[in-house]
Amino acid sequence: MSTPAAEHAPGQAPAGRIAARARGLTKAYGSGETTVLALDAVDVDIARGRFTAVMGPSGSGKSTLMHCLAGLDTVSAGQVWLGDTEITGLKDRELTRLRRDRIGFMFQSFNLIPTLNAAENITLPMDIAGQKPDQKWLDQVIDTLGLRDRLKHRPSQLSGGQQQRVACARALASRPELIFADEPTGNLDSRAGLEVLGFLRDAVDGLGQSVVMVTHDPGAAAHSDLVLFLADGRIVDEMERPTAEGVLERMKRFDLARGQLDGPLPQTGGPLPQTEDKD
Ligand SMILES: Nc1ncnc2c1ncn2[C@@H]1O[C@H](COP(=O)(O)OP(=O)(O)OP(=O)(O)O)[C@@H](O)[C@H]1O
Repeated sequence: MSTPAAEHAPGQAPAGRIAARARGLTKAYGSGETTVLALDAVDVDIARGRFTAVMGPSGSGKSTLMHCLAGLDTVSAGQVWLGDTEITGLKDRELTRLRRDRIGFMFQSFNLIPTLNAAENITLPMDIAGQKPDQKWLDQVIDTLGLRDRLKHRPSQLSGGQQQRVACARALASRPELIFADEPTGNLDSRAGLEVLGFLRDAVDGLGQSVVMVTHDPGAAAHSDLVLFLADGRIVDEMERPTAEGVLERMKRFDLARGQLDGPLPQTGGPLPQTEDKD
């Protein structure tokens, strides 16, 4: 069913099933004439136990949204919650602890320490925090990701896909409430990329994790449960149970809609849907 955008927070999930939530989330960079509005009053719910993808053109605010939801960046206005904890307004030290305890990160560049082996890299954030890993959980993560026979290898002795799997295991090791992945397949060939997407899917389906993934790739987004589309700092659409073709088609229509500023509406395609996918 279609709901007016103003009444509808994309990805809206029932109370108690929220991994992260933003209301009126606004982020401006710079000041005066050079101000860039990276996020423009975004309302969004990230559901627990789901795989959410965030897509949109370059500069649309995807990374900024992820960083603000993860408490890695301050907001200019609005509120952000992780679970039921409001993180906007938290002091740096509280925020650091909350991030450490409740969030896992995966970045395009893996960020593995070259002098540590895979096992040491996986537990590094917990070692730094003085936390003892839950060995049973860690074993499950290592086996799910197929890393058992690679634990003694250093990053340089691993393929790109294996390195990203180590980064994935590191993000999962502390059993975080929410994993943020920024272009996790960006540096991988398509086979290794598919593997990582499979593992993120397994983390949601098999381990009950919640994942938010920023991606440019419709094929990668098709592994998610829900795609949020960003444009000019706003969530302009969403798609449940996406397919690569469906996502590609939707993105083409955004490009057409943006092109309308320079010319008349194309005859085909119709108006942009405002909310949920009706497939
Ligand atoms: N530290 C910063 N200082 C100034 N402007 C910034 C900063 N970070 C981001 N921006 C601007 O905010 C807007 C959103 O950037 P963001 O990186 O979130 O977009 P994105 O959708 O992730 O882009 P890409 O797909 O290219 O990574 C862009 O116009 C960008 O130039």
